[in-house]
Amino acid sequence: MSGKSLLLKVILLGDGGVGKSSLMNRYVTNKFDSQAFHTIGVEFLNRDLEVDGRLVTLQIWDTAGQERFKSLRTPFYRGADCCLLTFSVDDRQSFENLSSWRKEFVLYADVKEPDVFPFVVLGNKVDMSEREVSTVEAQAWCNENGRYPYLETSAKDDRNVDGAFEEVVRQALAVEEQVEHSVLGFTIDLHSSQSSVSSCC
Ligand SMILES: Nc1nc2c(ncn2[C@@H]2O[C@H](COP(=O)(O)OP(=O)(O)OP(=O)(O)O)[C@@H](O)[C@H]2O)c(=O)[nH]1
Ligand SMILES: [Mg+2]
Repeated sequence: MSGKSLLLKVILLGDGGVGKSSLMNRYVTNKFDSQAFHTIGVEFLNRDLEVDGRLVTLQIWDTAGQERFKSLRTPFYRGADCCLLTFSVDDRQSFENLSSWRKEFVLYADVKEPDVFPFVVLGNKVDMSEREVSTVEAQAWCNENGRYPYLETSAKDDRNVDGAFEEVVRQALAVEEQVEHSVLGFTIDLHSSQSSVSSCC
């Protein structure tokens, strides 16, 4: 395992009621509340984990999905390393709204290169028997819109919740490593700059 812990900020977005708070609470505290209240504004929780030998502190920002809280959530998008676009498989409208969630994130997080930003899509509530969105359809949307990883979860049954957040870390780390490589690849020729300095005094 390599040394220092890396802080990664992840934002959970999606319609009110899709289960964002339930996913965060399941992941961090391993609890589920069947009568959860709507979130007002934002809340965040941290969890340390190790992925592929790297120590990471995942800072999960859970936002209010209801439209009336838009101005309370958008100031917190900046600086995110990954964005989780969440819908509920028993709510077709929440799936159809994924594009507008992505648009809102790109705008308020001021993402310079949306095509390479790591989004991960979650279809939550797979424990529900009445589905309105199939796995195939959700997968197709992800492929067509940026080849985003797609995971199906249940905060209620604790299905794939750890896997979803581990995927978030992998995606964010992949971008982080690309940045590290491009910084290392940018070498400065000290010798030539020194040789061009003329002695003056
Ligand atoms: N069956 C089932 N119910 C779930 C699941 N996840 C959340 N719920 C329920 O769905 C309701 C809404 O969950 P929340 O986690 O509050 O949803 P949210 O996305 O945070 O909603 P906002 O805070 O309004 O944006 C609650 O009654 C939860 O108990 C799940 O995986 N399966
Ligand atoms: Mg909530």
